[in-house]
Amino acid sequence: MFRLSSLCPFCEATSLSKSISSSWHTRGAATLQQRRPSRMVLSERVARGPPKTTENGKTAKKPKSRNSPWAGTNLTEPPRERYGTKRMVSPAEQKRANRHAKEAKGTKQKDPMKALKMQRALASVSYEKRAKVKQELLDRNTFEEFDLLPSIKESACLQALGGLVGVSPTPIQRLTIPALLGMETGRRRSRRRSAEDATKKEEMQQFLLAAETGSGKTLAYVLPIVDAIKRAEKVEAEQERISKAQKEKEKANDALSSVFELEAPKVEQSNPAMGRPRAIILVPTSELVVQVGTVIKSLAHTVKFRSAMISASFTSTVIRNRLFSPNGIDIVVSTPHLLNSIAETDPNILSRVSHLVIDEADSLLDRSFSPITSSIVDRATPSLEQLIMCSATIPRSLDSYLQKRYPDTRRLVTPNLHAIPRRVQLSVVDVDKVPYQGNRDLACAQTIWDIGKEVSDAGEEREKKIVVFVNEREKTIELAEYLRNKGIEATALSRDSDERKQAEVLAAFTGAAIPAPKPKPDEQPRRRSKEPTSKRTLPNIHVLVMTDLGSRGIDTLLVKHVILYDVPHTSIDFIHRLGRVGRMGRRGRGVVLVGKNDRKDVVREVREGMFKGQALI
Ligand SMILES: Nc1ncnc2c1ncn2[C@@H]1O[C@H](COP(=O)(O)OP(=O)(O)OP(=O)(O)O)[C@@H](O)[C@H]1O
Repeated sequence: MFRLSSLCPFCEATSLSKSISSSWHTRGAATLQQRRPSRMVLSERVARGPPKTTENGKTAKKPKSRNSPWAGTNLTEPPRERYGTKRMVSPAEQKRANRHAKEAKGTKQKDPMKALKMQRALASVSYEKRAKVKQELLDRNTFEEFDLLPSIKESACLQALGGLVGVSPTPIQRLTIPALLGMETGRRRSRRRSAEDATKKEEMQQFLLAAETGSGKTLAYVLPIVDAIKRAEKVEAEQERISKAQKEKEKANDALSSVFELEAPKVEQSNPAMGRPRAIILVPTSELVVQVGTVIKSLAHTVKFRSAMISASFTSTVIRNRLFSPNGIDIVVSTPHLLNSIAETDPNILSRVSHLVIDEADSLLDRSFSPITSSIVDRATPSLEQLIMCSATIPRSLDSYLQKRYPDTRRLVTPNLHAIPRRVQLSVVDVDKVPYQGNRDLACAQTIWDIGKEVSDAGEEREKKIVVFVNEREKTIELAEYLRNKGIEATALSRDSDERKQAEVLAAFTGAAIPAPKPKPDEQPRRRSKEPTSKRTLPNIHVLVMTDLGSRGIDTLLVKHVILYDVPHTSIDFIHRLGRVGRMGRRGRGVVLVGKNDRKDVVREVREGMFKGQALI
């Protein structure tokens, strides 16, 4: 207890240390002396203030502080009435309250896909049509039900699907294989009636195969094409046998009539299949050439046919040798630019094509690719029997292109088109919040570290692959460098990257045994990435930073996590990028980083759509 007697009540100075010089000071002290006892002691409850009493004379309880841990507990009356003041309501709370009030009144709720509709990116497919297709697919459960050659059915399961047991066709395969084989219409059977009929040119059929990402579209078109090639081969062999017999007969007759004439020297006839494939598959990138080419090659182990993959990543000698092999060629997988430039110098390359596939048609028929792709289609049209376009999305631009150029296209669309499967979860990280404060790179690095921690906590030994998508090509290298400085093993992949490096890195993410070219003898073995400069390193995580280049078609089966560093421009990009996980029934996780300038409403609608298993608009 502090004794006030030693303090001056006005200036709080001790009476010992301060000399009382002013008369006013002395007078004031004297007046106090008269009013109060000389030794004044403070009351014990001086700090608490005067006791409050209620109307009935009882002492009122002091209200609990709003910041105390017990604030709001044991209240006997609602706080608003108790304090007599109006509670502050946040704008979000006000908005919620208004919405509830509207709902209660029965007013119509806001369109749940308004922001996506504004983008007008995807063509719509009615739910009625989807339900009808679902019903149709129910009774096509095995590959046995398809009118494919037995060797092809066997090869599909043993080679193309790596010996999977009890494998059944996927929805797009159930839908497409019978259609391309002409099983429903009987067109195929009538076409096969006789060898003589084979010379007649039938009208070109056009198909659009549209199914969700990772749903087995490649095999859906490859199996019927290989089947068509084998059957055509058989018919041609029969034709050749007939014409040979006829020639022998004519020769025998000629021999009788011209016994004294000299025999003409034999001219070595070149193989008509040399440099003239029967089927061409166009894909947008060199990586996809290798991926699709590998699937086709795997079938050729049992079913004998010749295929070649050509792209800018092979030398001109390799390309020439593959295309103009004396044994001939049946299927060519290529990028449109390369094939078009070959066709300009050697138009014969497209003179025997009966099947032309435009894979990733949404890219290959967009404004930048379409002139080249269309020129190839036009050159091949005279011999073309089937034009097959294949895509995971039907953008409005593709929809109108088809309506204008190929109005008779038969659309084979699966019930889940444009829906991101529910087995893929999408979470959102706000880069403007603490601790990132707008630092997107940091948010990305932290998200990867969090995933890494989860993995190590779960005791998983295998290396985890994470794909990070950015919108700008320049950002890939910069971000990969940043991540490496944060102790994360990261590789950038863009069109500027070295072809060989791309193939190696992608092989690590797809799990495919893509044959990477051997290093030259004088070359030092290359490191996968730079040594991280940070002391802390994240083990067992490998990150691939890329642009949309990698989001199309690459079968990243080993990837379980995708980070969308930038919010994709359209729902189409959302579908393709998130489509790198959750392939063929697997689970996956996506994380999207959003900042103040991003379309949060679009992200919210995509998340809602995914949660409900709805098709994006
Ligand atoms: N019937 C099947 N059963 C099981 N797995 C299959 C079947 N058909 C294909 N697959 C596998 O599914 C994976 C994805 O196939 P594919 O690459 O053809 O998908 P996609 O639909 O073309 O994907 P994207 O739209 O991304 O290009 C491949 O690894 C393939 O081996």
